[in-house]
Amino acid sequence: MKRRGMLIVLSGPSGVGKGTVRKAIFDQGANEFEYSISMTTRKPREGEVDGEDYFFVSKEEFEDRIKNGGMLEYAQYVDNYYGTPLKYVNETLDSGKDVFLEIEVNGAKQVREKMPDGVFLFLTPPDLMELKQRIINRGTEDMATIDKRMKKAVEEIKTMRDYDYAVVNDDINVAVEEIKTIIRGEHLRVTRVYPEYQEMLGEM
Ligand SMILES: Nc1nc2c(ncn2[C@@H]2O[C@H](COP(=O)(O)OP(=O)(O)O)[C@@H](O)[C@H]2O)c(=O)[nH]1
Ligand SMILES: Nc1ncnc2c1ncn2[C@@H]1O[C@H](COP(=O)(O)OP(=O)(O)O)[C@@H](O)[C@H]1O
Repeated sequence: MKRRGMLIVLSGPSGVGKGTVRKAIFDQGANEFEYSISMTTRKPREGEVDGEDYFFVSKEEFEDRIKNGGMLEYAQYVDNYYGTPLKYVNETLDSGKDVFLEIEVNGAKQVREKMPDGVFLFLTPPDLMELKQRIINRGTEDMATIDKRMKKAVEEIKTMRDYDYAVVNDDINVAVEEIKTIIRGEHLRVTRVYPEYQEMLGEM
């Protein structure tokens, strides 16, 4: 029987660099896993594409989806809904491919209850000042929203212990390498990944 894919969940406060890290991992070795595109009621930012960054929907559409059991998880974050469509995740895992979710902590908790075999990663900033600076530099949120997100960040960081791994995103290249190593290690169930193992055990 074909091995079911592995679910990889990445959480962490807004602005820590989840999107940047995820894109770097995908750019370096696509096809290793599939990214699950979330649904949200948030308005698209400049440059964001519907069906690529998110499925952008109305509050009514989102609530219908919840009622119909179409969400693996969902949460209200600051002023909007965010959630993971269930069908895509199940079908992709069934096909043997890994699925990568980038979601906030309440959603991750729901996924952990439903799919405890997943690998749960928390990306954490070196410190809160640096986190705030990154959100400001990104230039996508006004100051009131930034303050709300910073308050959330403190609560989110407190849940770090619930994760299998916490990775510090100080140097982006180091964080990316650490996450890739964790994923490879989880596949093989070994504590260190030598190239020979990869050859002996085949596809990871
Ligand atoms: N629970 C849940 N959270 C999500 C989902 N998609 C995105 N998020 C999280 O919602 C929060 C806000 O996302 P967004 O407005 O795009 O801001 P950004 O992550 O700072 O770029 C972030 O913590 C995201 O990781 C989802 O499908 N479910
Ligand atoms: N290791 C890092 N060092 C410095 N800046 C970073 C680092 N990782 C990400 N950033 C920057 O921080 C900002 C927030 O990153 P982003 O990926 O949008 O975060 P998130 O998806 O977690 O909200 C972006 O402007 C990004 O370029």
